[in-house]
Amino acid sequence: MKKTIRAFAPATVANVSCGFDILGFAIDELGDQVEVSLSETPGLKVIKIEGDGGRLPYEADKNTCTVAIQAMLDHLGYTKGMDISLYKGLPLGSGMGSSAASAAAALVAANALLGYPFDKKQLVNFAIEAERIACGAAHADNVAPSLLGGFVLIRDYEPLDVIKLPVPSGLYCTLLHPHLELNTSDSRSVLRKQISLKDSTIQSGNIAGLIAGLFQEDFNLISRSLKDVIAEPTRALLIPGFYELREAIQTIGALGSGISGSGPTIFTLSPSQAIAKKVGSAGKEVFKKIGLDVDVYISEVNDRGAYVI
Ligand SMILES: Nc1ncnc2c1ncn2[C@@H]1O[C@H](COP(=O)(O)OP(=O)(O)OP(=O)(O)O)[C@@H](O)[C@H]1O
Ligand SMILES: N[C@@H](CCO)C(=O)O
Repeated sequence: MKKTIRAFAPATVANVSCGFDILGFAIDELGDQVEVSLSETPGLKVIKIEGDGGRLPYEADKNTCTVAIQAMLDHLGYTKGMDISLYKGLPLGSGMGSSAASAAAALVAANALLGYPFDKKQLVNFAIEAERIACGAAHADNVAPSLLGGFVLIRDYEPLDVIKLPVPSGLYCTLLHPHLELNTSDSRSVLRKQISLKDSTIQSGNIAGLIAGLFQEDFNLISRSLKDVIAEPTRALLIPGFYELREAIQTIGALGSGISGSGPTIFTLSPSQAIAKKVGSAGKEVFKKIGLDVDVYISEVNDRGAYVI
């Protein structure tokens, strides 16, 4: 019988406000599944895609599943073939790391099929090649947390230096996904190419504060640090309801909110599940007023990452 391995990889929140391209965390339950089996025919072949409304490419050099696996096989010098089936659980262009979850699940399944030549941290090197074809930039702040789980810092890209951070207990995330699509490549194109020394100082202080807050389980420090002066000022203009939501949740007790990845999903961190739920209800009202449907997800930070099912 043909050996088949299926893996799951979770949705992720990239940037986490002050960590543009260098910080992300994983979400529970929501994600993509990928099944990989060895084939007699050489080359990688996407044989099935479900849950994408017929929108994703079957070409091996365009689908993030196959691009990621190919990067791994090239590294190994492996020339045999594999068949890949993708079961999409994540909406495209959502800001929840859809292209990344496919790549991470594909890599975890293929790596298991080959007898685990790599650990999950090493797989990040291959997964970023998939992000390069999905949005034109080999950013790792979705693929690294999707693979490893928890909060993950990308200290450097050349070479990749990926560091797993602690997850404070009791921390909850609310994701509000308004029914809009934003391609990461488009939301990267609106970014300023240069930032001032002042903004660089503010952003560095906040990312350092956020990381210290995670280590110290200091919710107040996390809250003070959830600020983004680099991407948010231009990207928020692409997301109706962004500032209205922030205002609506001001007195609820949440730690802070920001754009999840490149949007349009908005994430909020809260110090309890009860507050995270209140944020969800307030968010529904905000989007109802502006006439947009919204999906609400409430989750702890997923510390496990991608796994074989
Ligand atoms: N397996 C895949 N899953 C999702 N998108 C894919 C996949 N393979 C290729 N793509 C392409 O990647 C693009 C979607 O990537 P994009 O980065 O815009 O969305 P996203 O991953 O949901 O965004 P974000 O990273 O902000 O969460 C689409 O053009 C899509 O065709
Ligand atoms: N760091 C990336 C994440 C995309 O999800 C960006 O902000 O463009």
